[in-house]
Amino acid sequence: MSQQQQNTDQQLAQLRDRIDQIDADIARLISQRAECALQVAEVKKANGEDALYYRPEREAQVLRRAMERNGGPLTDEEMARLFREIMSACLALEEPIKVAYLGPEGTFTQQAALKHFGNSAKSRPLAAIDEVFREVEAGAVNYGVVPVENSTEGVINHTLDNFLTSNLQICGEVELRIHHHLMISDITRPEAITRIYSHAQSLAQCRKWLDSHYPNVERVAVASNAEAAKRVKGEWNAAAIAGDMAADLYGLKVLAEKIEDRPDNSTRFLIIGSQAVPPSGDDKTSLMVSMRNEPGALHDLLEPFRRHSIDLTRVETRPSQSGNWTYVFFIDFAGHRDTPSIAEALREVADCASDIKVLGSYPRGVL
Ligand SMILES: C=C(O[C@@H]1C=C(C(=O)O)C=C[C@H]1O)C(=O)O
Repeated sequence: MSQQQQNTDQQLAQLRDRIDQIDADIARLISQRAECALQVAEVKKANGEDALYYRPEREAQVLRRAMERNGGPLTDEEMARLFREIMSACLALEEPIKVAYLGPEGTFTQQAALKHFGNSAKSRPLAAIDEVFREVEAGAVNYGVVPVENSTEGVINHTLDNFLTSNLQICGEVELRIHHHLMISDITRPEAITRIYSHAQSLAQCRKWLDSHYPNVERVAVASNAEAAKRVKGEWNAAAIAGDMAADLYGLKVLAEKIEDRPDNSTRFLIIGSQAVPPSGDDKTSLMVSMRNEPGALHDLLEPFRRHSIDLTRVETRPSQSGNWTYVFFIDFAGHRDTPSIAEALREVADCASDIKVLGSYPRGVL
């Protein structure tokens, strides 16, 4: 063995020893952290707070702090993701959290649920957005995850419409970069593709790419991307557009990567539950308001926000479902409902609205 080789081996052996020591320290500290979480559970139980093991505002603060104190070389996001998993495991010791999401398995909504709650949550796919609302309302699960808007395709009306009749609260939000891939099964002949399956939203998000690469191929809208991936399993002339999770789950081969028309394509998801979330220090509030149908109504509605310098992040209009040509506004803004100036603005809006419902104040998405 050359001298140089011996030096290299020695250096590597030393570094690996050091890593082993650090791992032992990390493991010991994680166990200590888990012990603390168990004690927190005891204290909560003693106070009868047993329904509130999961604290969205506290988790957001822990993740933000992990990012703030990070000095590299890992990115802030990587550091926060690691803490996300540690917290998820600690919380599962207190009580494994049950989460329903818009399925089936392999959808972006599942990915969003895992991103928000970590891998120790028990997640369950449901077939429709309404079912997710119903399961949370019935108490069969603690939380639900549903998509609410996409940066390319706009709002998901079905989710907003559910709030018209539901009393659930928004407890959190999570944003996901959406990358679509064209995928095929092992029996698909790439040159013989005549049909491409995907969810209508995904087909729309890849429209230009499809127009230039597969102009004459039939585009078939199915219930979900995961359903599309499942279908191509047995078809030699079909491909699917879906995400990484679906490709893994159904063992498909990716033929073309990241085919979404806009590179910043992302979807925002809501966490729905029944608890009101205290302030985390960086929060958003969602509001549903219906107005009398007369001139100046929208102006009157928005005026208090301007006067109190509240930053509106979104305004959507939906038919109210309770009479023709009456509308409901969905408004998102920065800040928490417990902040005095916001509470005052909400009172002023209530004075001119025919109906107002605060859908929730919740931590701004961290990851
Ligand atoms: C430990 C707590 O309970 C849960 C676990 C957390 C954690 O592991 O850091 C944070 C918030 C809660 O979801 C707590 O309330 O502080």
